[in-house]
Amino acid sequence: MTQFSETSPIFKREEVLREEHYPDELPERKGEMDDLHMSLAPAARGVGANNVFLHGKAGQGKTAAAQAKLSELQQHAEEESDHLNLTTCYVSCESHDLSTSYKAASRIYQELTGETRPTGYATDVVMDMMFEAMNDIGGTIIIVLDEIDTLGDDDRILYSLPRARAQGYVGDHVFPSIIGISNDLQWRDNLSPKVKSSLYDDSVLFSPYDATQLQQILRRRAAKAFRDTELVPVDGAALPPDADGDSEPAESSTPSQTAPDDDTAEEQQTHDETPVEGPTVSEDSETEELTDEQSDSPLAGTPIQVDNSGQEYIFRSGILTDDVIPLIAALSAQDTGDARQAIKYLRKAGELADKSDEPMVTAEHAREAQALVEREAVVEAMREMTTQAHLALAALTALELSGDAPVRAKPIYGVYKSIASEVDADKLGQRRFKDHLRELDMQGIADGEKVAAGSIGGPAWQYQLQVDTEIAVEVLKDTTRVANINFKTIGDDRSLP
Ligand SMILES: Nc1ncnc2c1ncn2[C@@H]1O[C@H](COP(=O)(O)OP(=O)(O)OP(=O)(O)O)[C@@H](O)[C@H]1O
Repeated sequence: MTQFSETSPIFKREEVLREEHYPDELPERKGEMDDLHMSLAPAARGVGANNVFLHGKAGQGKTAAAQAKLSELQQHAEEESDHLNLTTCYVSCESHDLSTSYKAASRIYQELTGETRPTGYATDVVMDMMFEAMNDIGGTIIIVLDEIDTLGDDDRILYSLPRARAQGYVGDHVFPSIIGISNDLQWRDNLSPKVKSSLYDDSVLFSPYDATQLQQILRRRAAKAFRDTELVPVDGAALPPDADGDSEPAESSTPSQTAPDDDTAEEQQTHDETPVEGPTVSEDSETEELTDEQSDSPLAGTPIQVDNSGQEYIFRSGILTDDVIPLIAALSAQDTGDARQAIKYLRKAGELADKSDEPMVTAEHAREAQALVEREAVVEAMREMTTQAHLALAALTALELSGDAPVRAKPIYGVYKSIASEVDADKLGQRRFKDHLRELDMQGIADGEKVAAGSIGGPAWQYQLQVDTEIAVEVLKDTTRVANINFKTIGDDRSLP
């Protein structure tokens, strides 16, 4: 008998909390979706879509909006139009090391033809192969280039693709266009004028979600993901007096303290798959039926929307305590308003409750989840740092281990130089080294504090690690350059001024 189980008392469909789950409806992005619609609408009229640039910070639904609008256009092409011949192709410029026009063009070729990615050719040849593939396919071809800024200065593909018809790279029967997606506004501003003018017919800004929007997003997800959790149509239910748009959850919700048994679990899974008459209550157009017992349950919270139909729903859960979603939404809104991050907190909170065999997901789990996710992000950031940043981190870590932190930049620099000598790395000047310390501070790995300087005048900075020393050592031991350093000895050996 193993510890594994096919079901969880907490989750009904945890996959909807995973990053790869993209919803069909994004009511919080109605304005942006309408703008995107305007850019793609010419395709339905047979003249090709406009090129469009979607920008905004991470996790704002840019990719989700592009995917949802393109699948709507695809549906129009298949079911309603007798002339729209549509091909769409999604390429993330960040993945697969696609940081050059060459690689992006070869990936587009691969996506369009189903052949293997061409390698070993000149860039011109691969571009020609890509355009030839477009000529073979014909019709409207919309290419989504996500994380487009990772192409950096290599703007060749961005210049050629939008001008393919004008330049005769493709025939008159082909209408190629690009949806470019980026988190980096500065990159767009730095593009050469010729690329800017050819690439961006239209642009759509996705501003950060606020706490209310994040609550709505989380409730739609939670209703799919967790057991004994649902969205109940406002019209079909008796609302408590406090369900009036106030964002405070109602006290009246008395979730059941017991997790569903296996029979209930099975029943819920079957009922998930059974479409019924009535309004859609899920974000991805599946339908759910409310049992009498569920409909009688007390309801709490602000009415929310699941699509743009205007129908409102009330969230009810016997698994999440009332404060979980408002707390996660507030935490994420205070940070960057990132929906991906908020959904991740919710998933982790559920996993923590599951792991400790607790019947409810509570605010405590949510806070613990946030700490865990943040820690993972910092570890990830530490792993991806440059060698010089690793050396700066190693120096500060050694001083933490010897009990000397918080410590001024100068002694850290001294330890850095001895580590750099030991691993035979270039030694930066003090000024550039300090840039790395500031970088560690900005990434939340170190904590820099301004302190009054001695007799020489002017304020000075002192630093200490903000992450656990053991975690820093663990990450540094995994980096080839400093893997064999004995931090303890380095910290002990040097004498501080
Ligand atoms: N309005 C929304 N409703 C439901 N889910 C959303 C919404 N906005 C974003 N999400 C979800 O949040 C996650 C991140 O969204 P998405 O990838 O579209 O963001 P992005 O702006 O493209 O971010 P990045 O630039 O970092 O790729 C996805 O899982 C997506 O399904």
